Amino acid sequence: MIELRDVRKTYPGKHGTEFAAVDGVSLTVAEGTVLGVVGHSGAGKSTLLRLVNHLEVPTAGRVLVGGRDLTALDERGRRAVRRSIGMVFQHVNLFRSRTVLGNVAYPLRLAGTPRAEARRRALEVLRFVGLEDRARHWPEQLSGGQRQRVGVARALATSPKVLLCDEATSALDPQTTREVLELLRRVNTELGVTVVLITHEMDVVRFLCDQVAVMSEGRVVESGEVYEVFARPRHPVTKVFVRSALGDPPEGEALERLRGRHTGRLVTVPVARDVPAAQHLSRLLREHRVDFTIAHAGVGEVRDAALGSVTLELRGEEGDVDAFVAALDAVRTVRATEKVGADAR
Ligand SMILES: Nc1ncnc2c1ncn2[C@@H]1O[C@H](COP(=O)(O)OP(=O)(O)OP(=O)(O)O)[C@@H](O)[C@H]1O
Repeated sequence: MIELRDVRKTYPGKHGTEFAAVDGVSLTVAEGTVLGVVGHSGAGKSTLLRLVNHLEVPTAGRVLVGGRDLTALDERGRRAVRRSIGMVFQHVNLFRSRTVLGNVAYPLRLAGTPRAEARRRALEVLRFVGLEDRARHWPEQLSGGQRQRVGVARALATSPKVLLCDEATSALDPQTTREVLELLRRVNTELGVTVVLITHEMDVVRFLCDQVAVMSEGRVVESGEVYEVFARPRHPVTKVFVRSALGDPPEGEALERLRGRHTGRLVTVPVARDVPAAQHLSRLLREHRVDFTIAHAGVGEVRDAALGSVTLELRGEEGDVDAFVAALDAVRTVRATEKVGADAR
């Protein structure tokens, strides 16, 4: 649905130099998927998003949406492609002088849709976002979350195939964020719209996205399926973001603190969909007559599977505990084995 080929966007920098806000990005977003773009402030995320609908003209490279090359089209052709792309912003900017219905119908009127048809469609999308009963209200009568949902309705009015979201939930409280994320999920699953969203919250990515691309200094430094990237982050920037969502298994000082509180042997067991240790845990504990208390747990849901680790304090006869640890070790992957070596004593 979206393809960026070696896209670059430069701005004039200091002393006649050029500054690349987006520096050679190639990216493919398959139809019907949700891509999250994460990165620190200034990494180039917004510029990248604006390149997709040609609000920014690339300095070099190609941008294709639905197979059509925006960089090669004339203005008329580009307008047609842009109509298939909706956009949602952090701050919704509704017209204060128009009702909710008028705001949602506006892009349709702009595209030449007759008034009655525009109204009908506007009501339809308002129903989809759960705000049909607010059609006659003024924007200032709405809560922040409702305004954002009107923003989504407005973006959907022209039946886009792609929805671009620039920090759509950053200004919202956790409960409202959740509602908007659930709405975006429905936009994707029920309407089949391809979604690209920018965020610096990994919680948004793990809830909503299929794919994630991590940006740093204008480049995509890591990308892939969300669970994979969370389970095995490679780039330092990715590691920082993943840690912010799932926390770290206790190491260093944190592990020492745990050891101060727990006199028994500690093992950290990874919990991941492709690591069998957690599934074997209860059987091995039973078989080796080892008991435990949970010393620490950092497990979260990524997409539909659990990911993280639990640290157990083991209790039992020393020989039994040794045999249990050896057996646990044997059912682990390489990654997990490292963890046992590092944390057990
Ligand atoms: N129109 C412009 N002219 C000059 N520099 C720009 C322009 N737009 C963006 N930049 C610069 O390009 C870099 C990337 O900006 P961009 O807004 O894409 O980053 P971002 O990752 O979205 O950051 P944030 O999370 O803070 O929004 C920044 O250093 C920014 O100052």
